[in-house]
Amino acid sequence: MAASSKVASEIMFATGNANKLREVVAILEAGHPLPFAVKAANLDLPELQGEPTEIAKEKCRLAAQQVGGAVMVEDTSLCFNAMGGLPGPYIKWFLQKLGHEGLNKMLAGFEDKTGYAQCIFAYSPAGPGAEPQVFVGRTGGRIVPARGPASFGWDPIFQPDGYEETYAQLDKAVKNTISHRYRALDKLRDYLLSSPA
Ligand SMILES: O=P(O)(O)OP(=O)(O)OP(=O)(O)OC[C@H]1O[C@@H](n2cnc3c(O)ncnc32)[C@H](O)[C@@H]1O
Ligand SMILES: [Mg+2]
Repeated sequence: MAASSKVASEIMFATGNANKLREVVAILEAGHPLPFAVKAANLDLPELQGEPTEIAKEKCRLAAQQVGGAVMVEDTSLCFNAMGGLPGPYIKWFLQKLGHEGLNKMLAGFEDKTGYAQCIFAYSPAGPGAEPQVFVGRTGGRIVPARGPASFGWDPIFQPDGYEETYAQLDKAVKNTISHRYRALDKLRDYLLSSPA
């Protein structure tokens, strides 16, 4: 069957984060071949406030205005269960101001160190007025004192359920098969491959 009309031949992935881009490319390359090419647009998108799905949608609308054509963005949260899901979408600022140690200290007064990493992709097809579609991926785990290389955000303090290593200590190929990003991207891929015209 021919590719559906919702599937663009080229999708711009708008992000200012080179690590995200690297993982997205690796995840897509490890999966089935896709009928479209993902190209990077290095944009400095605003850090919005609100519910994570609304943030992703609005981020996508803003990116679409700048890029034109089919566009996807993602917004990542790190959520502490003891704190009702905070810092959530505000993790970027918390990480920047407090560092790994400070994030651990935030949970010092709580027994519960569990949390989850959440990635929300938003995709907007080419053409005016299209409502962005969102795809949520979550990986549960716990917040731990930093272990492993500090090369990507909060990876050293997030230990996914079922593993003794933090995201930072895990082989990249392993992270990319269990991560919040992998799970969200998998849903977006299914949508792009299967949605009717
Ligand atoms: O341009 P965008 O795509 O928004 O890139 P960003 O770096 O601003 O990213 P977010 O707004 O989604 O903020 C998420 C924060 O979490 C970090 N982060 C995102 N994904 C991560 C991952 O898989 N592991 C560790 N840290 C991650 C990222 O570096 C930010 O500090
Ligand atoms: Mg951002």
